[in-house]
Amino acid sequence: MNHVDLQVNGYAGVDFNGNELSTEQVQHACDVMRSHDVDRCLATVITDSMDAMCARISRIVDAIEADSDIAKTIAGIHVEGPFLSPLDGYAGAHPKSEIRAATIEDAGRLLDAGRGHVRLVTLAPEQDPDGVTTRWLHDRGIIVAAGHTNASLDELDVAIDAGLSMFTHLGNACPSQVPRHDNIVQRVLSRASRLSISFIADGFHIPMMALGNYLQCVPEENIVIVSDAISAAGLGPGTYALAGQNVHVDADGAAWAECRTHFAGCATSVQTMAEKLRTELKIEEARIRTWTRTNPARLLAGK
Ligand SMILES: CC(=O)N[C@@H]1[C@@H](O)[C@H](O)[C@@H](COP(=O)(O)O)O[C@@H]1O
Repeated sequence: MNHVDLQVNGYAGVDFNGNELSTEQVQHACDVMRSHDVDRCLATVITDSMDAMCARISRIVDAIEADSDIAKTIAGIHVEGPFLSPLDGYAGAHPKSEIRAATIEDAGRLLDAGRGHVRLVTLAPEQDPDGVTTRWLHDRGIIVAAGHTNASLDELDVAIDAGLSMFTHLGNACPSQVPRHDNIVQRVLSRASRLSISFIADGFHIPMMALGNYLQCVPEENIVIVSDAISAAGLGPGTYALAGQNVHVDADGAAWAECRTHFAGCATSVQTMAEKLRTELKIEEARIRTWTRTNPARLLAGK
């Protein structure tokens, strides 16, 4: 088995959040992804209006149901938003105007659009303070991850009790300046025995030195490497589309939002991330395999 990537917004010139997504485009993205050693992924839909998100989820499901090779590669859909923190820094690349509090009704609309293919939902626990939507999703077999959040420890614990089992790209989607001791990174690391935690290991989202520290704080079976790839993945520097936004990929490979205050996804494959972990952090191959293959595959298997 090759890599399993739980967060892919697009690949090889194809934006999974595009409004004109065709089955042929999804097929092309999957072909290139497989040539980069990614066997399975979750296609990721980010925050927009509920109508736009539902339409995008449906288009991806149309492609999955139309083509067996796509169905083998796209194991389902990761819905990242719209129940995220609207605060500066925490919202990251998600449009604040469309961010909203979690409700079972909206969660149900997203799941209905996914026709059984939604596997993972990332939300901010403070947007679901009693954990009602988290529990409702968990009871339907959906993996619920926290992300784009400044949840307090109490809010994290309520969410964990309601079924929260993951945290999405720790170290990102928080302001660059935070209180030195009580911040979301520290709070989540304090719960690392109870949450699978994903990291974007491109060296831009988190400097490799800091990533090395984080990795030492998380149990081996709870570390997951994700690409958060966008349409730029597998291509060079330039301007690329992400859900109607322009993303600028610099010569060094970093993918910036137009305002350049935050990243907007990633142009680096999991394959390259594995290589960086091996060469820059001197991590043994077997451990990298656990983080890029065994752990994400186990989560998809519902274990
Ligand atoms: C697909 C996409 O847009 N992903 C970005 C991610 O790349 C970025 O890290 C984060 C916040 O930005 P920050 O890391 O600069 O805080 O927002 C979004 O999740």
